Parts: sequence; C-alpha cells; structure tokens
Amino acid sequence: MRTAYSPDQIRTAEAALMAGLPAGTLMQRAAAGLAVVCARLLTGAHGRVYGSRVTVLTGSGDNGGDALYAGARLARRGARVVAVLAGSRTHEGGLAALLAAGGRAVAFTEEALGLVGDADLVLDGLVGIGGGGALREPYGTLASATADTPALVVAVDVPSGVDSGTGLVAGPAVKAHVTVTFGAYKTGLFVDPGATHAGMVELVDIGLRPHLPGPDVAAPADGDVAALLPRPEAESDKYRRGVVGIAAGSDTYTGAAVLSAGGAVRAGAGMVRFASSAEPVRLVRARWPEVVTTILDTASGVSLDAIGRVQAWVVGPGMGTGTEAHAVARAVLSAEVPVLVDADGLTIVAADRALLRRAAPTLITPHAGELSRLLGVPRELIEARRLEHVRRAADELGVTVLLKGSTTLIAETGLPVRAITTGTPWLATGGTGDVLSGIAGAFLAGGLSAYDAASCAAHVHGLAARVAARGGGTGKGGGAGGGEAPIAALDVAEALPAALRML
Ligand SMILES: NC(=O)C1=CN([C@@H]2O[C@H](COP(=O)(O)OP(=O)(O)OC[C@H]3O[C@@H](n4cnc5c(N)ncnc54)[C@H](OP(=O)(O)O)[C@@H]3O)[C@@H](O)[C@H]2O)[C@@H](O)CC1
Ligand SMILES: [K+]
Repeated sequence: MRTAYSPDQIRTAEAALMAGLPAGTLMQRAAAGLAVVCARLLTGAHGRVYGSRVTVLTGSGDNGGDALYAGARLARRGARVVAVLAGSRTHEGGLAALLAAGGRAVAFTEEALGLVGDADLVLDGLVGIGGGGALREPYGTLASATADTPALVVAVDVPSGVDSGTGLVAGPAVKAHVTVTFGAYKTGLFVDPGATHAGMVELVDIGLRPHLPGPDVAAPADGDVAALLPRPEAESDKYRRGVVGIAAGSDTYTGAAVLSAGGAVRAGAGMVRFASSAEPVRLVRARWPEVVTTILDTASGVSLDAIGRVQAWVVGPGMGTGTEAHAVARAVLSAEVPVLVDADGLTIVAADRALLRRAAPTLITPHAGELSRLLGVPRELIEARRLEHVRRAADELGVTVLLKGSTTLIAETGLPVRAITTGTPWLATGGTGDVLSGIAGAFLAGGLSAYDAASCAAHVHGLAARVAARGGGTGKGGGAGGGEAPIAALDVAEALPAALRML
C-alpha cells in the first residue's frame, strides 16, 4: 500500500528524525536523490547530462534549497544550470553550492522567463510543503510558463501551486512530468487535481519512515488488492462465495440493470439475484442467463421475501426515483445485510436521509453531482476539494463513501482515505458506474468490509477499463490515444476476468 501524509505529519516526523542528525543532512539526502532522478531523465531524453540545459525555479524556502543543491550536483556533471531566483530571499548554502559548481543565478525578469522555454529540464523549487493558497507573483507566472515549455518538468517535493495537504489547486500551478518527493508521499500527490499535476511520482528515502504515524491517505497496489479479494476455496459453493442481490432498472432505464448485473457476474459473485419490473428482468435474463431473477410486484407493497437470501444488496442503478422506487429502496435498506446505494438510489436517500440510519454496513457510490445533492454543497466545490468532502460525507452520513472521479476516493470515519488511480479517462462514459456497483456488490457479498469492497472494486474496475481500452492486450505503442481507444460500459464488465488475472 502506498501511503501519504499531511504536511503536519511530515513536519513532525522530520523534526524527530532531524533531532538525531547533523544540520543539513536531510536536505543533502533529498538533493542527492533529486539529482539522480534528473540525471536519469536527462540521459533518457538526450543521452547525457553533460551540456544539457537546466533551469532551476527557486523560491525563498527550503524547497528552493533542495533544488539549488540538486542543480549544483548536475552542474558538477557538466550540465549548464541557471537558477531563476524568484523569492524574497534565497537559500544561502544552496546558492553558494550552485555557484561553486559552475552554475549561474539570475533574478526574475521577463528575460529570465525565457529560460523556462529554453531548457532541457526545468526544476520546480518554488514552494514545497510550506506553500499555502494561490501562488503569488512572480511564482504564478513561472508556474504557468511550465505548461508551454518543451522541457521535462520535474517538481521538487510537490508541484508548486498544488496544496500538499489536499491536492487543491487554487490558481496557477506547475504541471510536472515527474514529481520527486522526499521521505514520504504527500496527500496532495494522490488526490486530484493535485495528482494530475504531479505526473509520475518518485519517492526518495531520507530515513523518515520509522518516524511516520498512521497514514492520511493510502493507495492500494495490485498486490494489496489481490491479497484482499475473496478467492474461492476447494470446498466453496455458490452460497459460501456470496450471493448478491441487485435491485436496479425500470421500464424506462433497462441498460443500468444489465450493466450492474454484468459487473457482479464477471467479478465472481457466487450467485446474482436480480429483482425489478418485467422489462429489465427480461433483458437481464437474456444477457446473463446465470442470474436468478424476480419480477417485483410493487402494486401491493414491496416485499423482498420471495427473492431468497442474499449476503449483500445493490440498489439504485436506473430504478427511477418515483414512489415505487422509493418503496424498493426502503425495503432493501431495511434488510440486515450490507447495502450499496448508487445512482437513483442516491437521489432517493438524498431526499430521505433517514433511510441511511441502519445497523448493517452501507456503501454509497456517488459522483460529485450526486454527492452535491446529498451534502447540499455545490458540485464545483466538491470537485475542487474532493478529499474534504468525501470525509465530510462519511462523517455526516455515517456510511462508507466511494466518490467517483479520475482518482476515486473512499472514506470511512476513522480510517485513512483510500485513493484509487487505476482508471483511464476513457472510463468517463455512460454506464461504467453501473458496472462498478455490481463489482462492489459482489465483493460485499463475498465478505469484504464496505471499505475494502469499495477499494477493490474501484481498483479492478479501473484495470478492466484499461484492458478494454487497449483491446484486451497490453496496449503498447502509440497512436493519438496512447494505445487506448474508446470503450463502452459492457466492455468493462467483459474485461473483468482479464483484469482479475493481472492481479
Ligand atoms: N523540513 C525538512 O527536514 C526537509 C524539508 N525539505 C524541503 O523543504 C521544503 C519545505 O521548506 P519550507 O518549510 O522552507 O517551505 P517551502 O515549501 O520552501 O516554502 C516556504 C516559502 O514559500 C513562500 N510561499 C508560501 N506560499 C506561497 C505562495 N502561495 N506564493 C508564493 N510564495 C509562497 C513563503 O515565502 P515568503 O513569502 O516568505 O517569501 C514561504 O516562506 C519541503 O517541501 C522540502 O522540499 C527537504 O529538504 C527534506 C528535509
Ligand atoms: K515545488
């Protein structure tokens, strides 16, 4: 599990580590690791470090110090290094080291701005974990210039303009190809929009690990998900593997039902029971003959008794929001098993929050718009401050929350937020959320906690989307889409077995 920490947690751990070390040791460790990564990138892009042009954007704090010392190391290997001094002051030791190594330093001017465009590599040492709020000038102008340069952009610790504690971007911000972060990942590197600005993140060990507390955010890797996933054993039968019930679809919206059922079937549910009105039932049977279906008679009140036992329920996709749908949601949420609420189910509980007050675990899977209705907060605010709002929803509603997005976040009170980064932009297409609900439902029925079921489902869903976008192969090679092509939601369900085999 990759783990990330808030700036306060990092500072506390750094203070404990520094107490036993000579002054400046950590900065030297950081700069050495940073220079190694830059040298590797320059060698990869141009065949050598010697003669390459490096521009160091230098702020007033220790972030600038790291960048200057790394610049000095590159200058000693023959790189032509120029520091643009943008802060009200400059790290003295770092500047002296750069000059002693043959590097140059210039004050910020329009002309100096040209150095961003003329470099092979730009090192962003404007602000690190000491930054706060939108970048002031001239940092903002320099950060914006990194978007237009043909150079490799390497952010030092965090991309300047990204809030290291939240991933929030409140103004201009550096868009890095690579971020080299020190001691531990920072929360803002895992959460969008910060995660997107960070590019590839490389961690340099400076000895912080023994001093770190429990993480703020965690990002599971394939191996973590593989270890969590329920696997059938020799004596497993369909009931022990978990029966998931799905209440989805309506005569108006039938596709969501087929997609949710498909997600559950392909994610390995022991059995899928599906309950809805006649038309979705007919279509689910036609597409997934292994699903056991029940036509719900809502005229005389909804009862789930005829459906048979399930270990978890999924309720909501495509079911509408009328009185009958409300009655179905109420019946499902009164069952004493874990329930996943998605899509129309979320609209229903937003209007009747009391439905979420129950003893068994509840997992909700909103996108920003649906969470906006649940919390009464504008959608744009949720998108800008995703971490804050996913936590708030978990606390306020007392449920496990999976907030969909380019990085999906999963929150449960008292646990680190999980960040899932396996997705692809092609996943942003209609119906993929319905598939996700079925996958998570299958994992809930298989015995995972809501927190683990959500994490594993989002991870596997992202992997399956990648497999589907690459036509089932590894997708090596170029093309405008980087080897990936558009996908339909059913492709994601069909790619689940291949994705599960990759774990
Ligand atoms: N501690 C350690 O052991 C280690 C720390 N390490 C490194 O130190 C970094 C933290 O260094 P730090 O604390 O000096 O803060 P830092 O990020 O350089 O920025 C502070 C200055 O930025 C400015 N500023 C702030 N907001 C701004 C804005 N919106 N717009 C414009 N300017 C703004 C403000 O300056 P002022 O306004 O005073 O000019 C403030 O004083 C950390 O990220 C890592 O790289 C490594 O060497 C490993 C060991
Ligand atoms: K930086």
